Amino acid sequence: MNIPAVSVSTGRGSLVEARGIQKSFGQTPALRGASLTVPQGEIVAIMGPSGSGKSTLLHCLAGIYTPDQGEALFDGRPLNAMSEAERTRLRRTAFGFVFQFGQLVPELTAADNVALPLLLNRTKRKVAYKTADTWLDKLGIGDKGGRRTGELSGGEAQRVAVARALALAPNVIFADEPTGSLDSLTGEKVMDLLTGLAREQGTTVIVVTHDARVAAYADRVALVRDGIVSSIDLSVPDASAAAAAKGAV
Ligand SMILES: Nc1ncnc2c1ncn2[C@@H]1O[C@H](COP(=O)(O)OP(=O)(O)OP(=O)(O)O)[C@@H](O)[C@H]1O
Repeated sequence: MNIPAVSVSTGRGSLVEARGIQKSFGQTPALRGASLTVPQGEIVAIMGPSGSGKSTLLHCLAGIYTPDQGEALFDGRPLNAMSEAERTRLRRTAFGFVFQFGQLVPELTAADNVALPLLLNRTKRKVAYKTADTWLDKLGIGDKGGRRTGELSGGEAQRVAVARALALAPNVIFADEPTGSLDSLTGEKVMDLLTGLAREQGTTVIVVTHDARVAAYADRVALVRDGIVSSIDLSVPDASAAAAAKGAV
């Protein structure tokens, strides 16, 4: 069926890791030595004040940005020691992405958008579209496969984005404010589906969020302050929001 995600050497230890990452944009330091270890199958929320470096850390972990110092590792292998072709392969097969905006092609249908990464990985057309239909169904929008994503509601479009990320059966999903454009109830439903389905297939999820209700779906919260991971905790900052989010699903 799908191109298999990159085979992972072990279910233990770290799947995704930041080791002392420093990254500046011109004179602006975004990360000043950020470290984080995420085991396979874990769901981690990255929280912290605006401008603290959360998105930069996520982009470094996904191999989209190259650190100035330190390194990002996947399954124990430093991303910056890989060739560009290997990093591209990782991004296409082992990594899924769910961002706030912009990952869908609005002129294409929901089914096209979900099938596209599979087709790029040389999955046969019929199989790719069958897989797309299956995932749209799982996300509760099986009836929207033929609709252009530009014509869908924000919540429906984000479900397509989640279907697209999960359909690849990736090892890791990187999500940056995946519910940032949605009302809170719709956002919770999207997080419920994303984390529920990710747990079913053992997919690691790393999600940047400002929202304690989103973080409530995570196993741990990594707090980023001034470009470093200042703490990693089992509890979300606002326990009542966590309880509310869990009760809402
Ligand atoms: N592409 C870029 N070019 C220049 N500066 C950048 C760029 N990306 C991030 N920065 C700067 O790096 C710092 C960290 O930004 P980053 O987006 O990682 O923070 P964040 O914690 O995700 O913020 P927010 O919660 O507001 O999205 C900020 O000072 C930001 O202005």
